Amino acid sequence: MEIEFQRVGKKYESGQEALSQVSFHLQQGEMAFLTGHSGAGKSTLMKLMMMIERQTSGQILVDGVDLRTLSRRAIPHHRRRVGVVFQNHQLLLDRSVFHNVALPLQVSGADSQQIAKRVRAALDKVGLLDKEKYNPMALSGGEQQRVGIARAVVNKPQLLLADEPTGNLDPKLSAEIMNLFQEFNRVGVTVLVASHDLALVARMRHRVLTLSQGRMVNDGGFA
Ligand SMILES: Nc1ncnc2c1ncn2[C@@H]1O[C@H](COP(=O)(O)OP(=O)(O)OP(=O)(O)O)[C@@H](O)[C@H]1O
Repeated sequence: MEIEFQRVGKKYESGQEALSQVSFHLQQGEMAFLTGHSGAGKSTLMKLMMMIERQTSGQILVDGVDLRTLSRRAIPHHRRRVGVVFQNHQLLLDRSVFHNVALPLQVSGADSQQIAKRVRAALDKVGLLDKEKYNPMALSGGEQQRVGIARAVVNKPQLLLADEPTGNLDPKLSAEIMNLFQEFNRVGVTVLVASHDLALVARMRHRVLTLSQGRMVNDGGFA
């Protein structure tokens, strides 16, 4: 998926200006990091990409299409093309690993055979095939985060967004999670990872976008 922001602004109804004049272009198949202090606008930028929030100025083009021109019916389709990973992984603790990963497929109405096949393929990619029957509470923090990643990729998204995906993990586990994102990127998925771990971001040697108080202050160089 190709993403282009053209002088995008987002002012919340509270009057808070979360993003201002943000422009950048993510090529199809590119991987980049998004850094910036707490409150700089990283989550807001990702919410605009998922159409959870709407920009108040500027244009967002996805594969050349202005998101504002999408009909209400086209929004679920757009969201299925975007996989999202959160820091607190938001797993359902009363369901097995399998069922957590299956959720996005059930929402989109796939049949159970198809679901089982896709869920196992996703769990295999994150190295958790043997844990499908476990309750997420019985897994380590790193494993829980990998379940969150499997759930994000089970729909085979063309864009993978991760908001502070390594926030609670130690450096070794963080590096493993980043390597997983890199593997998805290698097979053609566009990947954007928000992280304030500058040391980790620098080691990954990808493009770095930096937000400061809602403005894009750096684009391109390594952190
Ligand atoms: N729903 C909302 N209503 C009003 N203001 C909001 C809302 N969401 C975010 N903001 C404000 O917009 C600004 C940017 O927030 P955002 O969550 O995008 O930053 P962030 O870089 O992701 O920060 P963090 O790393 O702490 O998550 C902040 O000042 C925040 O308080």
